[in-house]
Amino acid sequence: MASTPSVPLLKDELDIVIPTIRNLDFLEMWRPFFEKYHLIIVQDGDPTKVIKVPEGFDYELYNRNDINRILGPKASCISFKDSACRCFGYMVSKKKYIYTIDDDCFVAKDPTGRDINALEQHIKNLLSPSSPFFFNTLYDPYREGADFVRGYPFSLREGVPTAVSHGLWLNIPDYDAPTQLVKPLERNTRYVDAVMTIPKGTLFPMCGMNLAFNREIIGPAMYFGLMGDGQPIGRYDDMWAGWCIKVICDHLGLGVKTGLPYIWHSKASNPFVNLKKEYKGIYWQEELIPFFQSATLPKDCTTVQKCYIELSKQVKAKLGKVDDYFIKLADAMVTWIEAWDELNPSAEKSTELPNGAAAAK
Ligand SMILES: O=c1ccn([C@@H]2O[C@H](COP(=O)(O)OP(=O)(O)O[C@H]3O[C@@H](CO)[C@H](O)[C@H]3O)[C@@H](O)[C@H]2O)c(=O)[nH]1
Ligand SMILES: [Mn+2]
Repeated sequence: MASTPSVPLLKDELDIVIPTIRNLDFLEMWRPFFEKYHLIIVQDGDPTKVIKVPEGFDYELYNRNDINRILGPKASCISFKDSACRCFGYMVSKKKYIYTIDDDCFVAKDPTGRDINALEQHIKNLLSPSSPFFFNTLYDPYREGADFVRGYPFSLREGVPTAVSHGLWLNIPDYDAPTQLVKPLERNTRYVDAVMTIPKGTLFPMCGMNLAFNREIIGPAMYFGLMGDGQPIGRYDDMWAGWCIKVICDHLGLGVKTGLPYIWHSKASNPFVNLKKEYKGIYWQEELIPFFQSATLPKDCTTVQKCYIELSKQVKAKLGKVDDYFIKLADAMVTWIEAWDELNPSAEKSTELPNGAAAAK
């Protein structure tokens, strides 16, 4: 059994956000690690369905009726019938940190057979600096038993604040539909004991299944886009958010880490359903990636909100010709920020970050 700290780390500063269309029995397995934290459950699909939450958990639950009531017309920016709806939980939270996990992700075991307290590892990742400006070949230098290696500039060893901690998955890996179809039996059995900072200027495919972030310094950019019902695309919610946050983190001098912790992803979603959701994204992304790779933000974008609004303008100007969907998405990005600022009025003030950048309070 993994050690569970007597007073859980960041107990009153972190919310756990779970998007769901099913009962939350999976929480029984996470009870030792999650029970002391507040949960924000975003119920997708039919709002009349009753979602059962195991006894003893402190939670708030929002269904589509709640989202419409709280946001009014701005609810149009929150996806329906897609796990992208989870970002509503980020918006209504009042905490400094968020951990989001899918309801088919269970506690994994490390090579010694101990249960992995994924939340504890994400918190460690978020509370220690990142090193995006120079790659450390011994991976995360701030971990127990590691350090900066010879030749690593001392001027860079203080690192920068970590905005995102991206965890991985044993058993069912987060494959796209074509890969799922050609490798239906493939399981991820490889436990890699590493956490690393994704270098500045490098994008990555962010998966929302096992993800934590500092809501105060990057939350407003964690919009999971327009997916699901009525939209031409799905399963690119977390990817879109990951590309936006990485461009903004690079601009503001913030870090993104990937690697530990692992969760056990218990089931594969239907590859044929996934292919229908993904297929446009598979060819669109050949234009989206060059857009994000070349995206630059002006110096006066010193808060996440300013960066995000500027990015939405560039999306509209440069991706509108790929498909009208991106014009709609650019508008939804603005609506998201308006809704965020409405629900988080103090968010418009900002505190200075290193390099003159600023983060939302
Ligand atoms: O319409 C829906 C479908 C599902 N959910 C909830 O979202 C998560 C993920 O659902 P599921 O595990 O069935 O799907 P995966 O393909 O494994 O999800 C991964 O692909 C990404 C697609 O966006 C996603 O970020 C990954 O997690 C569960 O909690 C479902 O209950 C939903 O809310 N609405
Ligand atoms: Mn899943």
